[in-house]
Formats: sequence, C-alpha cells, structure tokens
Amino acid sequence: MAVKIAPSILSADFSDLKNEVKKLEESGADLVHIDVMDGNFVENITIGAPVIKALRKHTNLFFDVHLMILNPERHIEKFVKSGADNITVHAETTYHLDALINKIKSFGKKASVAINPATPVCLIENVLGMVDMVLVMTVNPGYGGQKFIDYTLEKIRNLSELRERKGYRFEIEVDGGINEQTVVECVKAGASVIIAGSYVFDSVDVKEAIKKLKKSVEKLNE
Ligand SMILES: O=C(CO)[C@@H](O)[C@H](O)COP(=O)(O)O
Ligand SMILES: [Fe+2]
Repeated sequence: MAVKIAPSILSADFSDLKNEVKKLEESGADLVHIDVMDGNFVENITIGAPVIKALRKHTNLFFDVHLMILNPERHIEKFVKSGADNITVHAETTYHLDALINKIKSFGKKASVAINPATPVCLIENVLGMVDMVLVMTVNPGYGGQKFIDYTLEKIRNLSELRERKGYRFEIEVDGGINEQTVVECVKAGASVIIAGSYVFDSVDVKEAIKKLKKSVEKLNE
C-alpha cells in the first residue's frame, strides 16, 4: 500500500492557518490532519467546525478530521458541513460505535475509528469491516510533540494480520511521535497513513520534512 503523509496542523502557526495549509499543499502532503479537542475527552482545547469551514475555501487537500471529543454523535453533521473528507471518532468516546460509523457514512464521508494506546484492538474488532481507516494512537491524545509509545507497534501488527486474514480493506493510520525512525517501524508493522505534527512543522523546511519521511520508507516498498 502506498504510504501517505498527513501533517497535523496542531503544530502549525495557528495565527496563520490559511497559509500553513497552502504550504502543505505545495509541499507534497497527501492529507491534512486536523485535531479537534474538547477539553473533556482530552485536556487540550483546539479548533472546531467553523475553523475547518474557513480553511476549506483555501485548499483541495483531503481533510482528515480527528475528533477527540465526548458525545461525538452530537457534532457529526457540523463537521460534515464544514468540509471534512474523513471523520475519525474514538472508540472510547461512544457507547454506540456501530451507529456512529453508519451516521458518518450516511453523509457520504469516509468514516474511521481511533484507539488510545491502552485500548485493545479487540474493542473495535466488530467494526473493522465497516471503517475506511483505523487510527492507532501512538501517544496519549491531547498534545503534539510527545514520545512514541513502542508497545503500540504490536497493535498495528495485530490489525494488519486481522485485515489480511479477514479480507478487510481499512488503512492503518498512526498518530503521535512520528519521526524518520518511528515511521519506518510503523510502516513495517502495517501502517500506510502517517500523521506527523511537530516533525513537520518544527523543521526549517516543511517540504523537506515531508520528503524525508517518504524517503525513510521508500526502501520498504521496493
Ligand atoms: O492527535 C494528536 C495528538 O492528540 C496528533 O495528531 C498530534 O498532532 C501529533 O503530533 P506529533 O506527535 O506528531 O507532534
Ligand atoms: Fe490526531
């Protein structure tokens, strides 16, 4: 599976998001990852649907919206209308995961499920045939710039093996602590959508950072 790079704008300059997103488009990003945090499910509070809607006018890049909010079912329609292309919900935030995924899909959007580092894969096993992506949190959600948690690699391998065995089509997305080394481990384990926040935005050259991540895994696909 071709590896895609999804820079997370959590580490971008919030006072200049329009230009940050345009810069990603010119730098070869495959998707834009947008972290929505509510100060309840996670400590931090970031951006909501109005900001996504405002950004939508300035790029055609795929908007990968990662909801880290309680009661996500109350907000799906707003995020659909804001221009999200994919909506990812955390399995830990709902009692009704199946219904929630169907709700997202009913709007014609891609629907994905995320799990925290400590959440086992078996919790989402029943919905693996319904989702477009499984997002494996490789740090605890809430902040950018954290250290990659090694034991999450086993979950990626586990998901990859389940996908193969059952003939599922979801992609595995990884989020948190991605750099030139950890990206290789994740892709080897079966991930193909790579979210990178601080690695991309803290670098001097965004285009170069994206290129380096792609180059790190090129050899694996030969
Ligand atoms: O969802 C989250 C954090 O909760 C992420 O998408 C972060 O934005 C990743 O940041 P880095 O670890 O790559 O700096
Ligand atoms: Fe994220």
